[in-house]
Amino acid sequence: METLTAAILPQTIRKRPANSHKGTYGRVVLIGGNDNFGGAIIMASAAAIYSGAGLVTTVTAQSNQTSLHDRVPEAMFADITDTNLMASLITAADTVVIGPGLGTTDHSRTVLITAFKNICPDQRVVIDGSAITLIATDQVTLPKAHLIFTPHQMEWQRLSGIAIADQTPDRNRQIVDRLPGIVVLKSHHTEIYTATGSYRNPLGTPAQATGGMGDTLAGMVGGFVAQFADESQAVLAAVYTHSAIAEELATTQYVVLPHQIITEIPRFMKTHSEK
Ligand SMILES: NC(=O)C1=CN([C@@H]2O[C@H](COP(=O)(O)OP(=O)(O)OC[C@H]3O[C@@H](n4cnc5c(N)ncnc54)[C@H](OP(=O)(O)O)[C@@H]3O)[C@@H](O)[C@H]2O)[C@@H](O)CC1
Ligand SMILES: Nc1ncnc2c1ncn2[C@@H]1O[C@H](COP(=O)(O)OP(=O)(O)O)[C@@H](O)[C@H]1O
Ligand SMILES: [Mg+2]
Repeated sequence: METLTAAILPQTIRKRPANSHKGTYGRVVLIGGNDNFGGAIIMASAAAIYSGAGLVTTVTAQSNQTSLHDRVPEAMFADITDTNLMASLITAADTVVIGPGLGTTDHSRTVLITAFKNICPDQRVVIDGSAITLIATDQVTLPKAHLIFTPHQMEWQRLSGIAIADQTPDRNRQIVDRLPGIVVLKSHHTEIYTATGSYRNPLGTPAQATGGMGDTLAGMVGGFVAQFADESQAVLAAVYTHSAIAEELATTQYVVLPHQIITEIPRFMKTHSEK
């Protein structure tokens, strides 16, 4: 297993060409956030926007619209019960992030199945939180696309069948090789399994152990893969950036909140981008 270093950042975070516009930096659609878990999809959406995604639309419960726009007016809103609108937004997207705060009700499952039916093979799809749990428990058919799964250890146990205590790199790799996508296995030492390599994130701090931290990472991964050509590198750089910012903040803070990481992303990316 290879240990990630800061070298991944300038290799991935490219200089923005002068002759570019918002469309150059990706259309991201984020789907999730029921009446109880609105914060999850709001944090994911903010993370995608602050990571530099060009155009972001959030498909969530109507009850979250005002809070979403209060936190991130840059995001467009679509009502998660309007399945025709969701389908057309997915068709127009480059990248889809699905699962933060989606929940596991019958309606959540219907949204997931409808979303997957509208995914195209060239799209990048980040699958997080409730979406992973639904796939594991309800045998949902995965779309043919560039898939990136971001489970925590319990979600990985549900998806892979490997008990948390038995989640060794060799056993994880056996299951990843049967899954059609990259796996970001989150823990206090997050591991990333791509088609060709296995990587360990050396960064991270217990100051990060707070609700919404993974939702924020899912949005960052969405923002990075929407902009940067090499998908595996983009995932690695997003994971590294998330923890590196947290470590910086944790030098003076007992706990690091997801929204504080989000606020720091543009400055961190500027500091560590291609020179
Ligand atoms: N503000 C919001 O809107 C928020 C909304 N959220 C949304 O809620 C939805 C459900 O997601 P979820 O992660 O909260 O619940 P679930 O999938 O049942 O996992 C928890 C179980 O797994 C266990 N566990 C073991 N190892 C673990 C590990 N390394 N990391 C984490 N857990 C670990 C853990 O063990 P325990 O804590 O009991 O020791 C517990 O038994 C999802 O859509 C998410 O996006 C949240 O993001 C919060 C903020
Ligand atoms: N002790 C820790 N050390 C380092 N990173 C941690 C620690 N605890 C949690 N994290 C990070 O926080 C995030 C938690 O993700 P997740 O459990 O999905 O959160 P949520 O669903 O509440 O947003 C992951 O990126 C994980 O690596
Ligand atoms: Mg999570």
